[in-house]
Amino acid sequence: MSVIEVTDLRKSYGGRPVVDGVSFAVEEGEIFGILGPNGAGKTTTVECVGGLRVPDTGRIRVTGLDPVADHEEVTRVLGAQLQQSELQPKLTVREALELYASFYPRPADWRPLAERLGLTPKLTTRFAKLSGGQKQRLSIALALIGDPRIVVLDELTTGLDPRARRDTWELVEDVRAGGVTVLLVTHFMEEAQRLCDRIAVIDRGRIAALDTPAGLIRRSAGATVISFTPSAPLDDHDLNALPELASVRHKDGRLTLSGTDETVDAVLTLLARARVTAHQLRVTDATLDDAFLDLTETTA
Ligand SMILES: Nc1ncnc2c1ncn2[C@@H]1O[C@H](COP(=O)(O)OP(=O)(O)OP(=O)(O)O)[C@@H](O)[C@H]1O
Repeated sequence: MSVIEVTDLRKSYGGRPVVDGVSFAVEEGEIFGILGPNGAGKTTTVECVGGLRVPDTGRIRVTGLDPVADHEEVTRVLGAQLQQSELQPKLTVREALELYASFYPRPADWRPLAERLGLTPKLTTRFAKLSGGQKQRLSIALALIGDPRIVVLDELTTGLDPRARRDTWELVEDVRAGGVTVLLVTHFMEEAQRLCDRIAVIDRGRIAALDTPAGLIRRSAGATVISFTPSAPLDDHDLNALPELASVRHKDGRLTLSGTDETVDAVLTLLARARVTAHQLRVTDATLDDAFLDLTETTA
């Protein structure tokens, strides 16, 4: 069953479309990722889902409800941990939890929630004194305090150290194991690959691909990536004519091509024929990073 349905969502600022015909559906119980470069329109999309922004056109349903017309009901089923959610610096963790619980007619008991999020020892600590990881955990607790069916987490591990990031990932998996559907906005590939059942890759306001992490890797490019620094420039026409080629990238004199083993063989032949030496030649399997770059570069 779909708990979120977005159909042909569009939103412009000053005549510039930032969300340009986005459609997707999120199934109950899944962790659904929205992945994309800075400014791609991710936050605008999820804020429209949460009813915090009003779409220009398009249809959104959250458990069958319209986030704008039925805003109050939507806030009861959808909890949001949004970007840059700063609290009053002097508020203690306990006060923040009690305050947010008071916004809901049937809030979750904040004590077990604080316990599950490792916040019990911090209940009397003021917000300003919390570490980045503790602030993130508190913001997740506040998103869950209304006992929602769906939670929106936007860039939740930005600014965290690797350990805090891993702890937060486990927490998100726990939240899902508790039956909550998760809509996760991120630009971290590793995070998306580790957590998400499915990912919508958004680029310049459009969905460039929507699939499982493994599916994105399989379908975006070939499974093989070859990179090297050529001793002399290679002809673009020759490069683009390579068999099974999925993408070509030039950066700081280095060439990165994705394709299949056949592409790699053809690159080696091309180098020999052009009498060009390949410095620091590397052949690797594609990752979600490569898939992401391919997908976000080829969208018009
Ligand atoms: N209220 C607004 N007024 C004008 N432009 C806006 C407004 N909100 C967002 N934008 C612009 O819309 C574009 C998309 O922004 P959005 O925050 O949705 O992107 P994002 O994919 O979440 O990016 P990031 O990863 O940087 O947070 C950006 O270019 C941004 O500057």
